[in-house]
Amino acid sequence: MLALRDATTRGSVAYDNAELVRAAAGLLSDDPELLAQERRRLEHVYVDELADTDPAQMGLLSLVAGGGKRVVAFADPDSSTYAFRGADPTAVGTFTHRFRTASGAVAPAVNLHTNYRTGGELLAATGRVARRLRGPAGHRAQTPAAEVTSAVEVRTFRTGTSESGYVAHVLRQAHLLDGVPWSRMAVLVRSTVLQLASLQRALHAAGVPTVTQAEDLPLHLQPAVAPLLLLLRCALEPDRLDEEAAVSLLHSPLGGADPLGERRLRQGLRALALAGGDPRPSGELLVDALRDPAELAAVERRWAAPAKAIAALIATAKEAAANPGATVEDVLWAVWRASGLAERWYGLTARGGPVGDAGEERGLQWRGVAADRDLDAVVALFDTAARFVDRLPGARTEIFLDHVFGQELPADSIAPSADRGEAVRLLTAHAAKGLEWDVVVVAGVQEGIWPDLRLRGSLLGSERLVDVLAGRADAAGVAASLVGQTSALLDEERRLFYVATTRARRRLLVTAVASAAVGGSDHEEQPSRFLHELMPVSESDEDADELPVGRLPRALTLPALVAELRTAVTDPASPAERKRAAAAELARLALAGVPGAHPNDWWGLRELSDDRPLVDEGEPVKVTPSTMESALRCSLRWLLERHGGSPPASAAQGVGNLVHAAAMLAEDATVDRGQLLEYIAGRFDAIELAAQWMAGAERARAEAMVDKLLRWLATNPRRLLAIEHEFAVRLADPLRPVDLTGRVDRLELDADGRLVVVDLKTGKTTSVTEAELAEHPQLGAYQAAVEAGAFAEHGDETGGASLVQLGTTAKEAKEQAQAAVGEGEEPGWAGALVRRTAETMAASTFHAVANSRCRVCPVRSSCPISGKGRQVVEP
Ligand SMILES: Nc1ncnc2c1ncn2[C@@H]1O[C@H](COP(=O)(O)OP(=O)(O)OP(=O)(O)O)[C@@H](O)[C@H]1O
Repeated sequence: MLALRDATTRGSVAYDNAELVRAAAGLLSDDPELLAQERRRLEHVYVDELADTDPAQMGLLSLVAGGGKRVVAFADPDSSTYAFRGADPTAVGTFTHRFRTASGAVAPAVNLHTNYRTGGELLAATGRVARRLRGPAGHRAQTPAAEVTSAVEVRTFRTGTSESGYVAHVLRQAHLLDGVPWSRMAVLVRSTVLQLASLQRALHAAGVPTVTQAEDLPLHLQPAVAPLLLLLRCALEPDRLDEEAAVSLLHSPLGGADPLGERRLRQGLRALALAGGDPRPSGELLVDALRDPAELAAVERRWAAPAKAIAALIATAKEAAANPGATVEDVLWAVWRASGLAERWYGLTARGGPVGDAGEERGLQWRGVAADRDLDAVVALFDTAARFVDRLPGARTEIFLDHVFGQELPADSIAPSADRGEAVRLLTAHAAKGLEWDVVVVAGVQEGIWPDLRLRGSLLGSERLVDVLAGRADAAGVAASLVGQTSALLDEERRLFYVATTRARRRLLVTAVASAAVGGSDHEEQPSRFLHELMPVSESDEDADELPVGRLPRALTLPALVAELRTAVTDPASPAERKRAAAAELARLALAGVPGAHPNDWWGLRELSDDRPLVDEGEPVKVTPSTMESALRCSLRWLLERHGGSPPASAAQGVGNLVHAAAMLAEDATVDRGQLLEYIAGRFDAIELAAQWMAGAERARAEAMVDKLLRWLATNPRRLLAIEHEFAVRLADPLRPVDLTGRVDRLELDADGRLVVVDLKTGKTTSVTEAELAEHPQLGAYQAAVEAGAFAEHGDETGGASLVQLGTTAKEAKEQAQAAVGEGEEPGWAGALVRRTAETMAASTFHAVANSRCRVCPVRSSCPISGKGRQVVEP
C-alpha cells in the first residue's frame, strides 16, 4: 500500500502490476530501515505458482526474503500461463541457486510425484499433453495416491449446437445419475469473447444452471459495463458510431429497445426520409438520428423513445467531457446518473438474496441476483476509472477507453468471490487456475482458437523485455525472433490447455466441432491438435488421426423418456420383449404420477367424453350468412374457431371497418364527399395499424374506397331501403329448424320491386370468380333470408344479391351480382345450402378438410391432418 501511495504521489506513470511491484522494491531499497523492518517481520515466506512470477516479483522477493531466509516456493513449470503478463517460467530452474540456504549452499528441490487430485486414466492423458512441452521433465512422473476411477472423453461434433447439447447432457447425467452437485462441475473455454455467451445460453436452455462470475470476465465484456463504455466511445469519437454500435446501444439497458421496436424505428425513419426524397438505408438514418435526434420527433413516440434516450446520453457525455478539467470519472458519472439505471437496479436487488425453492418468486430473485451482479460490475468500472485518474491525472477519457478495451483478462481482484449458489461454473481456462472440480468440460477446443497463435503483447511489452534480459531476443534476426515467439506461444497455449485438463478430479470431457467446408464456403472448423495429444497412441496407423465423433443421446428429461417409452410400446416394428419392458417402465412412471405415462393421458386412446350432436334434435340451429362459407369449407375449423380457437376480436377498428362505418352515411351519390372524408380523418388515429409509417398509405386507401363507393352509388340503379339492417328469421323445419340471423350492409329495391342485398367488401383479395359467385354461400343465405321474410316490411321477393368490391387495386368498384334464386334451374338451392350448413354445424362429427386456407388456419395445432396437430389422433 505504501508503494502504491508513493508511486502515485510521486507522479509516476506506473500502471501495470509489474510496475507497482517495482515501485515497492524501489521504496524498500531506498530505505534500509524500512527494508530491515520488513525482513524482521517476515519469518517464513511461501510462494505459490512460482512459474507465473515475473522478474520484478522475483526482485522484490530477493529483497524481503533473500539471504538464507526460510522461503518455500511451489511450482509446476508445465502450468505457467502468464508469459504475456511478463511471467518468466525459467525462474523455477534458477530459484534454488538464487535463494540459497543460510550456509550459501544451493537450496534443496523436491519433486512431488503423488497426485491426490485424480486417478490413473486422467493422469495418463494429461501426461501425454505435458510430454510435448519443452523444459524440465523430472517432475512429470505422477502416480495417483489411491485407486480412484477417473475417465477422459474426447468428442467432436458436426455443429456447435450438438456440441453444447452433448455438454449439457453429460452435465445432467453426472448430476442426475451420479449425484454430483452442480457446483462441483465446470465448463472451461479459451475465449470469453467467442465462446462464453453462446455456451451459457445453450446450457441454460437444456436446464443446466450455470454461473459466470463477474470477476471471470474482463471489465469491458461485462454486460452491464459494455454499453456504458460503448456509449462513451461513440460520444467522444463520433466515427465509432456506426450501425452496429447504434443497434447495440439501442438494445442495451440504456436504450431498452426490443427487435420489434428497432424495426418500427427503422421503418419510421425510412418513411420520413423517403418522403423527403432521401433514399439512404435505415442503418445510416439510425446513426444520424442518434447524433441529431431532431428527426425522431416525427416518429411515433413509443418507437422513438429508446433512440431519444441514447441520443440524450451521448449529448450528456459530450457535454461532461467538454468541461475543462473533466476526468473520465466525471464523464462516466454524468452518463450513469442520466441513465437512471441505478434506481432501477437497486429496486431489483431488494428482491435478490439467496434463491429459494418457491417457483414463482424464483424469477424475481434471479433478476435481483443479476441486478446485483450488474451493479457490482459498474462499481468495478468506477473503481478502475478512479485508479486511472489517480495514476494519470489529466489523461483523456479516450486513453482510458483504450486501456479498458485492451484488457483480455479480468483485472486482478482481491475481493473474495461471493457464493453464487448451486450452479455449474462457466469460465476461462485462465480463471480456472488453481481450482478443481469433479467433472470438468473443456469445450470449443478449435484449431485457431486454442492454440491461439496470434502474436500479442502486453501494454508495456514487458514480455519482450524479459526475452531481452534472458538473452532470448535475437537482435540480428527479426524473423528468427518471430519463429521463436510463435513456438513460445504454442508452448504457452499448450500449457494453458494442460492447466484446463488438470482441473478435473473424476471426469474430463474435451469437445470440439469438426465441420467440413460446405459448398463454396471455406468456413471449415477443425478440432485443435491438442485433442489428438490427449488420445492414447493408437495401435494401428489407420485411425491414428481419427477423433471419436460424439452423438447426441436422448435428452435426460422425463418427457423425453416418456416419449421414447411410448414410441417403443406403440411401434409395430419393435420386438415383443422391448415392448413389454417399455410398458413395465411406463407403468412404474404412471404409478409415480408422471404426466403422459398412463395410457389414459394418450389422446388417441381416450374414449369420447360425449358423442351427442352439438345441437339436440328439434332445437334450432343458429346460422349467420358470414360464417357459412367457413363452416362448409372445413367444419372442424369452424367448430374450433367458434369455441375459443380464434383470437379475441380486437377492439381497435381496422381500415375496412372504418370504411364500412363511413358507408353508413352514404345513402346515395348525393352525400357530401367532404363529410365522409372528415369522418374518416376524425377516426383514423384510433385505428391499430401494423406500423405508423403505413398511416399515409392506409389513409389514402380508405379515401380511395370512399371515392369508389360514391362513384358506384352514382351508377347504381336501385333505390336504398335500409343501411346496416339487422335481421333474424326462422326457416321452419320439424327436425332441424334454422335461425338465420345477421346484418346486411345495404338493402335495396330494384326496378321490378324486388329486394336486393348488397354486401360491401373492403379487403384487397375478396373478389370471387364467376363460378364461385353463382353459389356464393353468404349471398345465397341473404336471398334465403329475404324469401323467408326477414325483411317482410319491404317485401319477400328476392332480386339477387351483390358483392361490391371496394378494396381491390382496381380503379373502380366492382359489383359482383348473384342472380335471383328463383331465376335459376334450381330455385331452392340457397335454402338448401343454409339447411346443409345447419346440419354441419349441429353435427356430432366435424371433419377436417384440406383446403387453400389451411396455411393460415389459426387452429392448425389441433388439426389431425396438419403435421402440427398429429398428437390429437396419434397416441
Ligand atoms: N496429502 C494429501 N492428502 C490428501 N489429499 C491431498 C493431499 N495433498 C493435496 N490433496 C488434495 O489434492 C488436490 C490437489 O491439491 P492442490 O490443489 O494443493 O494441488 P496443486 O498442485 O496446487 O494443484 P494445481 O497447482 O494444479 O492447481 C486437492 O483436492 C487437495 O485437497
